[in-house]
Amino acid sequence: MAQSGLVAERVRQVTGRPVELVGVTTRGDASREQLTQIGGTGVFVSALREALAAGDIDFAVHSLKDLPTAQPPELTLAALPVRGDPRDALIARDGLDFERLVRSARDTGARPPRVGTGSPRRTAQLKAWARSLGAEVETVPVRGNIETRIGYVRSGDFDAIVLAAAGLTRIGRIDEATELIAPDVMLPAPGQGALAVECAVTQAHLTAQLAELDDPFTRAAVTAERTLLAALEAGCSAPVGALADLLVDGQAATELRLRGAVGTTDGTTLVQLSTTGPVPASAAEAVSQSERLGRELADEMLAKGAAGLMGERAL
Ligand SMILES: NCc1[nH]cc(CCC(=O)O)c1CC(=O)O
Repeated sequence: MAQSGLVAERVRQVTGRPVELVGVTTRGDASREQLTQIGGTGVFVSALREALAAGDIDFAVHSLKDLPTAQPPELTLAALPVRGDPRDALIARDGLDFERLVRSARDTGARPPRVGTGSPRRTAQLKAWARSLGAEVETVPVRGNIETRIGYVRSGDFDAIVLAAAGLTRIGRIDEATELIAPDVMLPAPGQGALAVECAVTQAHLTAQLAELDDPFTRAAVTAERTLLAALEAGCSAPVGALADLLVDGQAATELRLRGAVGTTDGTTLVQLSTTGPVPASAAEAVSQSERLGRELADEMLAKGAAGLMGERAL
């Protein structure tokens, strides 16, 4: 509702049209089961698409990272607005960052810290990170909205939780993050921090109006990330991280970089690779260039054994 409200405000500004928020509860919201258990993709998406198909709503606002990579032909992502912070955030007890959290447990001989996350991607990278520090971490599945999750740290049930920084920012609680995790140690989910505004392809006028909210660079970056995900044939709950960004020399962008990671959820193996391509010269070129970059990196990752690592995901 918070992120839809932000998009609604922008649509009002751009179109001058009034926008009414319609709440839709998805299976991902209603179920307390682990997302890896519910299975399939689109648990936060299907109910919204059904509301579009039924004509109950004119457009839908999704978190892009929840959208399956295959796009239904009757719907279009009319706008991908300027992306928020793509990083993951740690909220740990006593204001600690991850390094202090795992090292202090190790040095005092205490049990490894308990970190709440049900995401295979976060689990794989957190465990690999702890190992690289010569320490250990225990991950514990967690569900519930952001307030519920933060509550588990306040109550002492968990030593920390990991959440998307963008989600915390949208509900005004980013100040509670004790560390914004560097993508070098944890690549976000493909598309993390970006929103997608979706409507029916038949609504040409609305599509054109919503397109005013589109940010071409965001579209280029998330296209590279989602092409990588699709080419690895991984689902939204796979242990795959990806982030596209611009490499900058002084003021000028020199290259578009795409990083990808896939690992095992025990943290013993992590393949992180990176590739670069030219900075897209135009919005028209950007999407096909990004698709090429995503496929290229997927081929390199598969050559390094990525498929075998994802096969481990018998969750
Ligand atoms: N999996 C649920 C989900 N989908 C999008 C976000 C965060 C907001 C975003 O990435 O835009 C979250 C929660 C989280 O990962 O902390």
